[in-house]
Amino acid sequence: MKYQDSLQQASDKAAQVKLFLQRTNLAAHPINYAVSYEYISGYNSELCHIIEHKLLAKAPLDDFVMAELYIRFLAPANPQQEQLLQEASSMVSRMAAYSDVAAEQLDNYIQQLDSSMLQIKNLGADTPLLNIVNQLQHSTTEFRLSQQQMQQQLLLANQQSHQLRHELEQLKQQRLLDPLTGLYNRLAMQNQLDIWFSEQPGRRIAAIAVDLDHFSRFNLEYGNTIGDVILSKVARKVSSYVQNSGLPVRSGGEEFLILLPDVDLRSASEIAEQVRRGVEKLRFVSSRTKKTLPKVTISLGVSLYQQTENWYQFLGRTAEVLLLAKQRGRNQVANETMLAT
Ligand SMILES: Nc1nc2c(ncn2[C@@H]2O[C@H](COP(=O)(O)OP(=O)(O)OP(=O)(O)O)[C@@H](O)[C@H]2O)c(=O)[nH]1
Repeated sequence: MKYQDSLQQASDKAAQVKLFLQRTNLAAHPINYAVSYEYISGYNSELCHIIEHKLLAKAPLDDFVMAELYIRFLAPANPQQEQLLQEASSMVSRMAAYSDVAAEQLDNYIQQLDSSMLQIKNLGADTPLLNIVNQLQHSTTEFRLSQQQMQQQLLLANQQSHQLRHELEQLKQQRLLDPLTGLYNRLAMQNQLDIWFSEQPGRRIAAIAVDLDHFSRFNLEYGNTIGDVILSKVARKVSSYVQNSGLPVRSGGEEFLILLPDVDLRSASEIAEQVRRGVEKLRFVSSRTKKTLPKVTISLGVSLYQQTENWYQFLGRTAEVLLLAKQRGRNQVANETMLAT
């Protein structure tokens, strides 16, 4: 069980959660409640850090942000789910392998039986023996029929288990993708960073943090549905620049992250500038009113991984560089060398 609070502790926290929700103007629905409870409990330092950072920066804590925090820290962080998926996947693999072997063995056995029966008949035995042989042949035919049926069932089970395995693979893949934009999610990013860092500890990795400018105004003026469309089109544009070379991630509500292995700061900054220009050129037309919507721009922060830091510190530093691009007037690229100046 995740929470082991006593009745008293839980009701104290519930009172604090209520105050927190009131202060941040959030509805007390289950998702907001769960994230707030987790925050008040202080168990998850990363979640607390994000919320406090937003509160300090007076950035809005709205349903989108809370849903994102929920998905990121509460929903997928369920090791039982992951374990179940792994177990189901390996069970299906074992079943598929077993039914392959069983089908082959059955086939061999039936062939062997057929040829032995033929040999006995060809020996030209006397009547009582022939009767026994005929009886045996009759039973063998019946047995073969039933075995053939079973073999078909095995074949079917085999096909089904292959299909199931395929679906499980898809499910595993889906868990790594953000449903709105199709980009990778933070879980995929974490997995990939772990792989990169463990395979080659000194590997050069650049990160580009991308954030839409004044997106809250856009949402306010045109509504969240159009906001969603804009978000997914910008995401597609962003990922089109790095599809083969890097990992495009939806790291937060209207924030993306591009991870580029084996790239220096200069090349990463050039890529960031290309992405910025590409997004700036996008044109959006409202399908309802046919009116052209205002230009969407992005700010970007670029940094290189330093061996002394962990990936969380690395991404934190990249976020600081992004903030600099915002402070310098938005719709531009900043890189880590500008941080000190
Ligand atoms: N439509 C839509 N909006 C989202 C989504 N995720 C986050 N947002 C919105 O993105 C906005 C981000 O607002 P802010 O963090 O204030 O940033 P901003 O308005 O873009 O301003 P700057 O980043 O400072 O340029 C909030 O209004 C969120 O509700 C989403 O999935 N869909």
